[in-house]
Amino acid sequence: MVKVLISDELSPAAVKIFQERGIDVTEKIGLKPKELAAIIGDFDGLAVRSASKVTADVLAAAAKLKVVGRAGIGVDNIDVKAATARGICVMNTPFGNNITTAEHSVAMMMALARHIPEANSSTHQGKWEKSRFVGVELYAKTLGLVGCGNIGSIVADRAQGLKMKVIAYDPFLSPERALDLGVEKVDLDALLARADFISLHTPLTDQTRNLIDAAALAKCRDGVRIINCARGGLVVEADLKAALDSGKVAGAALDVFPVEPATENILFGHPNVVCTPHLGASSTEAQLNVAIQVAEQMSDFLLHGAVTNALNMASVTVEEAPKLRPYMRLADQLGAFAGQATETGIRKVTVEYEGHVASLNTRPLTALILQGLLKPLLADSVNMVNAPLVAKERNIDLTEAKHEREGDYHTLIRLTVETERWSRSIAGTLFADQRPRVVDIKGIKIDAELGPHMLYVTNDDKPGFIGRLGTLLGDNGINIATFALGRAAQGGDAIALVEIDGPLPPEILRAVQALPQVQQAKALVF
Ligand SMILES: NC(=O)c1ccc[n+]([C@@H]2O[C@H](COP(=O)([O-])OP(=O)(O)OC[C@H]3O[C@@H](n4cnc5c(N)ncnc54)[C@H](O)[C@@H]3O)[C@@H](O)[C@H]2O)c1
Ligand SMILES: O=C(O)CC[C@@H](O)C(=O)O
Repeated sequence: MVKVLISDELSPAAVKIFQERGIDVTEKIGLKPKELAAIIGDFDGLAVRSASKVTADVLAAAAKLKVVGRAGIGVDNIDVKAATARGICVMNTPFGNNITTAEHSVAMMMALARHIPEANSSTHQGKWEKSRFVGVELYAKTLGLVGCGNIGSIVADRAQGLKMKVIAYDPFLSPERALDLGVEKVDLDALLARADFISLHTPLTDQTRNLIDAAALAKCRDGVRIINCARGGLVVEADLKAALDSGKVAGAALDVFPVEPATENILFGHPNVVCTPHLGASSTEAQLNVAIQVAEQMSDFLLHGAVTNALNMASVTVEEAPKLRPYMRLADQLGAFAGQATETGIRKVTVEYEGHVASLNTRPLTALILQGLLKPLLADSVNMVNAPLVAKERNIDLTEAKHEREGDYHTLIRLTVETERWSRSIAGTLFADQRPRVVDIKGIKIDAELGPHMLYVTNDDKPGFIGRLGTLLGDNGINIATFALGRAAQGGDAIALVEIDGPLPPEILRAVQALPQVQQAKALVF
């Protein structure tokens, strides 16, 4: 039975979805990485929010794990690189909580503008400090968005409703999209110089870490207010504190902190700082959305091979998965054939898709081909998730080509592998029964179905070879299931693909290799 562990607080809707699909669910909340590592080996899937730390050590202990699902957006609590290297798919739910987080950012901006938290606390204490809490209007003020993706663009829309002027710094925001959103695209220095309020909406990356430091704050308008509902590491807190103390920054609203849970922080207790405990995504609606999405995505992946919102793998929709399945078998076989037939370093891989298959989503097929190709070298450490990365790390140049027009076959995948010594190709098709057939090896036509154990022979096309090979196998008790032949030209190079009923003992393989006319013989396993 497929088993999933939920290690952070998730709406019960997630458990219900897993169970309805026949998946066994265990909930264990609040585990430290060591505790998670101790139990993860038993699970096929892990569902988390932001509290669980899915470290390289946790992943190293996850022998069966196929997928980590993040109910939310940021995956900085998951070592995606380590997951990719181990072939574990990492998926998130990028749209489930964006409205809620955008609304929280706007709420924080209003709280700052009108001192609401402090005024609330003072009023509860029976003070009536009207003159202490004089605020500022948002109307006609400039809001600077750093990052204008899903959340930033919703904040822009809400701020425009409040009649604010919105400017945005986002190197990946196209001028057309900026126009659509009604925001002015600016560079970072212009944003810092012009904004009355700055709201951060980027992921935490090497480029965005410490983006708001002393130098950036010095470029801001006096009395700027800063809102961070993205990630703690975007702001250098010590520099922010100094700017708050000097009055350069009039106020800061922070939902996120470099260390979470944040039980102590240099900004806690500052009169001009509003804090919430990473509540950006915490609404009933958002938590229901992300829990449902993550449970559906993980179930579809574990049960049907569908891939949605993966950060380290090509997407495959539930509709695509059944169409791709027979091609996946073919891709796997072509890659495995070429991988087992290749003995020297691979330099270049070309995959051509022709006819029907060219109209499909071929990225997963290419990943499977690479997996099959690299498996003889790397065994179980390579799979569909990490194969493209592993190939890249090994400087294997990959080219994909698609030709929707049909050639000799209704549908065809051709794989060409170039090594330091030679270039070889193998092509396969699907017949009407949807079973894969190899139809071309090294330019020689053949019609072969690959079984679990195959003998692949390259020989000179001379009389007597087939009889000798049959006799050798028969005399050694090896039953032939199918026998496919092809040749380049009469008397030229020929190939034989023989399906046998079990593994070929090494001494028999040596005897085949010693037959006259045999150029090369290999035992292949599929
Ligand atoms: N507080 C919360 O509970 C909460 C909830 C959801 C998301 N988040 C955080 O908010 C972030 C943004 O979420 P989103 O859904 O809008 O993501 P998104 O990917 O849709 O948008 C991020 C934007 O940042 C831009 N960007 C990337 N690098 C940049 C850089 N160096 N400078 C400027 N812009 C840059 C990207 O081009 C993109 O448009 C997430 O990464 C997550 O960390 C926090
Ligand atoms: O799960 C949460 O509460 C926070 C989620 C948020 O940080 C996100 O990146 O989606």
